[in-house]
Amino acid sequence: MESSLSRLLVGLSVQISRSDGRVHPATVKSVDADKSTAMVEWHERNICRGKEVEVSELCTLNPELLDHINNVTNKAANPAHPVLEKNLETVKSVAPQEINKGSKRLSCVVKPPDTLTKRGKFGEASRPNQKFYDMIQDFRETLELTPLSTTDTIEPRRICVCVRKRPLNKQDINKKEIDVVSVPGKGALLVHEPKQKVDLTKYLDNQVFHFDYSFDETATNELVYKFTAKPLVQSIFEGAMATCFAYGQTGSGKTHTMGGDFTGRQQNNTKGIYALAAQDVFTYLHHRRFVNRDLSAYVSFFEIYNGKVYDLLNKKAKLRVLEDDRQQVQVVGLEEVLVSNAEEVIKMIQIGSACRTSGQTSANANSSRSHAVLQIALRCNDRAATLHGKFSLVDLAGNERGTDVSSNDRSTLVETAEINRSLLALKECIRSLGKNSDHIPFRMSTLTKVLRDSFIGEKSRTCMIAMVSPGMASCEYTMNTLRYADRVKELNGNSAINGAAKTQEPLNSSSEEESVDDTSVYDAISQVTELEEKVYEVNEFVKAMEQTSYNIKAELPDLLNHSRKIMDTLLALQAAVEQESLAMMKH
Ligand SMILES: Nc1ncnc2c1ncn2[C@@H]1O[C@H](COP(=O)(O)OP(=O)(O)OP(=O)(O)O)[C@@H](O)[C@H]1O
Repeated sequence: MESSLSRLLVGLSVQISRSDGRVHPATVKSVDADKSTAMVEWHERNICRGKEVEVSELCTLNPELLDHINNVTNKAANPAHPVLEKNLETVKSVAPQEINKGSKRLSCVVKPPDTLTKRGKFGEASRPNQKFYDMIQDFRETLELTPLSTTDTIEPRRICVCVRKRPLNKQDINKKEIDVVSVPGKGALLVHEPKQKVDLTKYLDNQVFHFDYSFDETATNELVYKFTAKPLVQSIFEGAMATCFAYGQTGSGKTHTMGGDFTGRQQNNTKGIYALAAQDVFTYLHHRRFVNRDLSAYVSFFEIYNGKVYDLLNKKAKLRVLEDDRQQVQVVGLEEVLVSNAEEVIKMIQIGSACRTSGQTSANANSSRSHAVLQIALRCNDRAATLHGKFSLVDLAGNERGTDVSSNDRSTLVETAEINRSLLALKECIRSLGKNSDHIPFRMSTLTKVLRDSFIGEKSRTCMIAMVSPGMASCEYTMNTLRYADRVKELNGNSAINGAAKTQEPLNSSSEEESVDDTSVYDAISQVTELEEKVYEVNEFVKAMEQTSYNIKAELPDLLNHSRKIMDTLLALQAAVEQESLAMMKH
């Protein structure tokens, strides 16, 4: 039998509130008397949308509903209507006093938001962050999705920056993690950062990022490969030095992308970007367009751990990085194996991957604390085996900070500092390449030294795939990863494929040690970067002010205080930028 509450509400036009702060009309379609919830519907871009809302929430937003209900209550104070009485009592018990007086203030919430929602609006059992989950789902309903497909066109770029979101994994699901990342497509990615105001009201800070391509959790390695590394394979046949980096927090999917899918602890090396690139190298080698060039492919595989190079194809022999008499950076004694088919390359990937250095971080028990570099070199079949082109595929170490590592002993901190140093150096080198800068600061780290070729010359091509974990617990790291990728991409607008040739950095005599000057350049750049990150915080304040509930009177002292701090930071940043220019000039 249709409940009386249902008869009262169904068909009414009411105001509803959305998680992104919008309030708009909708029609009540049905009422669940037991749960005291109503199903409401509205039209958005010609699509009929709906959601379940608490009746009490409806009363808060539509105070006139209460009068309507009160009228009926008076008429219905009659034992012949027990269902009606029960439901109306529920509504009244949660209705705020202020609403009875006719106040329309939305801040008069009777119950804290979490207790209003015992069960998710989307029907799932309750989870620790159910309210945020519901808000994100609401937001997603408004998104137009255009996921990347294999038929989309690929635009050749000198520097390409992409982002890939991995799905929630078993561990995340066991922890009832909520997914805070959305990938609507067309290069866009959103982070729904859960936030709480001083009065405990929860809200989402939705941050949008744009990259060359964005891959959602359903994207396969093949799809990612097609838009990232595949165009670079062809470029090395045309004489380019190409580099593809996998960057991101530990456990975000770098090794999955580069090395291949995992089934338990077993990795399927035939399905990673390494293997897919190797397969294409041999396809091109036999292609009529390139077959006459008389080229052969050679593979080397090494890791950089704590600034030292270890050969993964030669029992992790420790190698030295030197500059030869032709002023080329050399990894002395590195095994470079002639290969004649993709299967041989895959075998080497398996051997090399098995002996990578791994440590223990809280996020991933098998965390890689080293950078792994797989290089496929094309050499002419002449006596000197002249280098024609080279593809470096780099699985970078996790970008988390020292405090994220469960063991905080000195060696772990040194290890983390070294990782950060090399990632900073990498960012600066790619940015210099993008700016067509005369100076490429490759001496800042071993990683950038060994990849020096990749940052000089007009044929350099780079692709960075930033990996992000979807969970709420990873939100801060995800934001760090996206900001890093954003900075790499920032100056790319003019970096056409045939950009101006780089002036090569003047070379010192051979040494694997950092010079004093290098360190001060590093310090200066590092200082600028740190201060820049702080300036980003301004954004947070501006976003908070955009919220409808922002109370300027209450927040003003905080705002002034923060502005003073920002001014100090900006002045320090100005000084640091000058310091950086000076250090660069001396260098
Ligand atoms: N796109 C994906 N689809 C399915 N599972 C994924 C995906 N990306 C990563 N995973 C899974 O997530 C886990 C962590 O991934 P992976 O080891 O590749 O992370 P990582 O970034 O290389 O971490 P670390 O820096 O610690 O090595 C693995 O179990 C992997 O199988």
